[in-house]
Amino acid sequence: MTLHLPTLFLLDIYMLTLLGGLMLHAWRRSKSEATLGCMAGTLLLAALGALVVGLRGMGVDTLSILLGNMLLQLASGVGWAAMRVFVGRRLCWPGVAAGALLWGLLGLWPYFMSSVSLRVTVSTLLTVLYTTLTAWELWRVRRQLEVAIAPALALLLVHALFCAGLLLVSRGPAIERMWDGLDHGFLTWRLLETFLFAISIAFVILAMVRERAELRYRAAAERDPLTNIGNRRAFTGNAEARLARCVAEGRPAALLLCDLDYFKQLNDSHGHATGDAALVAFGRLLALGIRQQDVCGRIGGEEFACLLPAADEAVALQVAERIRQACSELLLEPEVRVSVSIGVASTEQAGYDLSRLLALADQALYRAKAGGRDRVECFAG
Ligand SMILES: Nc1nc2c(ncn2[C@@H]2O[C@H](COP(=O)(O)OP(=O)(O)OP(=O)(O)O)[C@@H](O)[C@H]2O)c(=O)[nH]1
Repeated sequence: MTLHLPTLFLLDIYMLTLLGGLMLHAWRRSKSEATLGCMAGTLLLAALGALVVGLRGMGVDTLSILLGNMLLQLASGVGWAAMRVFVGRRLCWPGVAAGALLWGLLGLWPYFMSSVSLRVTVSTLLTVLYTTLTAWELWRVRRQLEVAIAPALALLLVHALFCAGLLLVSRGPAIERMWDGLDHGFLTWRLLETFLFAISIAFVILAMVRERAELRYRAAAERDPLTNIGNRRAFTGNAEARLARCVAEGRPAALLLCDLDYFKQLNDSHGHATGDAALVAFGRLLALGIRQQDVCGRIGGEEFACLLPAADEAVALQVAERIRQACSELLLEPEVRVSVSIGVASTEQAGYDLSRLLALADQALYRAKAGGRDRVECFAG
């Protein structure tokens, strides 16, 4: 295939600059995402490198070969850095600059500067190395990452394989002749592939960063920042889903409504910090004391709820009593303790409607408070 090389260079430079600008803009809007900043750096460096390499034949050949390729290698290094930042690893500046520095050193060797095929081989091998390293960064944390990484991995691997394969099939005289206008095959394919790869990887990385940010915002919106357990919204959503499953499986469920006793008094006499410590300690106690399929959350100031799927009233009373006992053993400060009253309701009386379960558990809680607090009561219909 023969395409007009200057046009391809222009297309690549235009696309890399445009994508780099878009990344820069995205990074400015969400400064916490350093991956976007690195990606902007990669794309803009690659655009500049392509521009300088494209100046070849305009009387600045040595500068074009040396500086252009150093910029392209630096772009690959920064691309690797972008992925390290994404997966939470520290930047490795010597590694980022190694390709560019190697190229600068080789440029001092006259034979290297006079051999097109040697230069193309070194440049391609460095590109393959950086691309493989970038893919490896993703692969090694594939189980920890919560976003889809398959598209990025596939793109990186195809890019590495394509560059290596192209080098293998166009070795020797074909490469030596490519700048003389006799054989453009290698360069044409490289520029075309760079064009497609740059567009694809930029969008895939942008999508990964966005997906992860969205997941984090969603998780934060459903978490109580003080106790780090689910808030009312999360509790309601998860509890309704669990109740629906209990209906489908024909199993009962029970709800515990827990309210710390004399909490206003605790705040007033020991300060809000102690009150907060009591909430944190009780939240942890609850989260550690329930089974994996149970759902708990802080649904109000000092009010917590816990849905126990597949538990009848008798089991729920046992769990509630265990929680009450553990709470009474919490020592917030020397001599400062807190107790909890718990109301229990089960689907046997309330059916599978969450708001009805909460209402009946609230009545039971009222009885526990009225009965002297630090006790468990179940709804007595
Ligand atoms: N420290 C702290 N206090 C809170 C928080 N949220 C709510 N509170 C306080 O919790 C207290 C709840 O007081 P009440 O509803 O009167 O209940 P109580 O004092 O526990 O009385 P009983 O429930 O009847 O035993 C209020 O003083 C709220 O200001 C919080 O996040 N941190």
